[in-house]
Amino acid sequence: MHPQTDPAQHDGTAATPGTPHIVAPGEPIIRVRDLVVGFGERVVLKGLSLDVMRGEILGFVGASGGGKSVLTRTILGLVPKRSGTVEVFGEDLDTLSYGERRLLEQRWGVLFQQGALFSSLTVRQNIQFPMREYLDLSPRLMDELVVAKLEMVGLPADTAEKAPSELSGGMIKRVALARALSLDPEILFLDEPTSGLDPIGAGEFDDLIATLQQTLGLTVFMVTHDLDSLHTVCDRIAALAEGKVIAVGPIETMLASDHPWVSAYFHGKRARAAGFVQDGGR
Ligand SMILES: Nc1ncnc2c1ncn2[C@@H]1O[C@H](COP(=O)(O)OP(=O)(O)OP(=O)(O)O)[C@@H](O)[C@H]1O
Repeated sequence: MHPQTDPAQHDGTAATPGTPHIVAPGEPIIRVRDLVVGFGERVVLKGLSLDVMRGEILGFVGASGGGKSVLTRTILGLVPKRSGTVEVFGEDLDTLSYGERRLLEQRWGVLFQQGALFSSLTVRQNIQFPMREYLDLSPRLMDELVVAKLEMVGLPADTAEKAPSELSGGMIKRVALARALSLDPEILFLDEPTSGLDPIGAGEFDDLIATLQQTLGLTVFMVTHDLDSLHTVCDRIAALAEGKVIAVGPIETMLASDHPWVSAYFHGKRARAAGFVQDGGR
């Protein structure tokens, strides 16, 4: 049984070291409160709060340079915060020991915006990288897992022997996704996964994410500028402006929002071109 679904452990008690902490049903799997993050004089996140619920695909939008990647990196513990709290799986990363932290890291997968693969490694070595980092598996099992991960992302098994330089942009994204799935994560963090793909490739990638989310029961936190992705795969959307989440909810909430940035984004020219809203509507 998947650890998250074990009802016997939904007792609210703290997890013992080495035991995955279980988030009770209905509680957020990621919980951010009053988060302040800055660099020198520049404060990027100014008291941001956000919940991501288990099993949802949450799309995170906001102006370029607004702090979407900074939030992702702060949740992952890669950027220090000035104040506020971040809990993932009910655990505050700041309070964990090194060992507990490494156990937690195995429960999420990340596809960074510059989600580049290691160019000097083959596809196989890229996908096995997290396995080597965190697990102690036999080479044969790791090879079998590579084939399974490639199949999950719609790539043939012989892709494993290729170098990243031999792949198209869409294939690179898929291999990066396979690497993010390497440890069977519960949460996927995707930072602009469809950027750089043509509309058909982006649509196929969206479909893939939706399928994986459904079949694997993943929770997906996805930073995106892609209106089609927001429309087709996201259960909820959170919008960032002035360092805070200023609107959160399904697409209807965004379309009804009076916030100037949200309104401009979801009713602007690109939104109309994407068939999101009718010309003349609002
Ligand atoms: N390590 C850092 N040191 C200093 N400033 C940083 C650092 N990381 C991010 N920033 C700044 O924080 C701000 C937010 O950056 P971030 O990359 O989160 O924006 P974003 O919303 O993801 O933008 P985009 O949509 O263009 O990717 C930017 O002004 C950026 O220059």
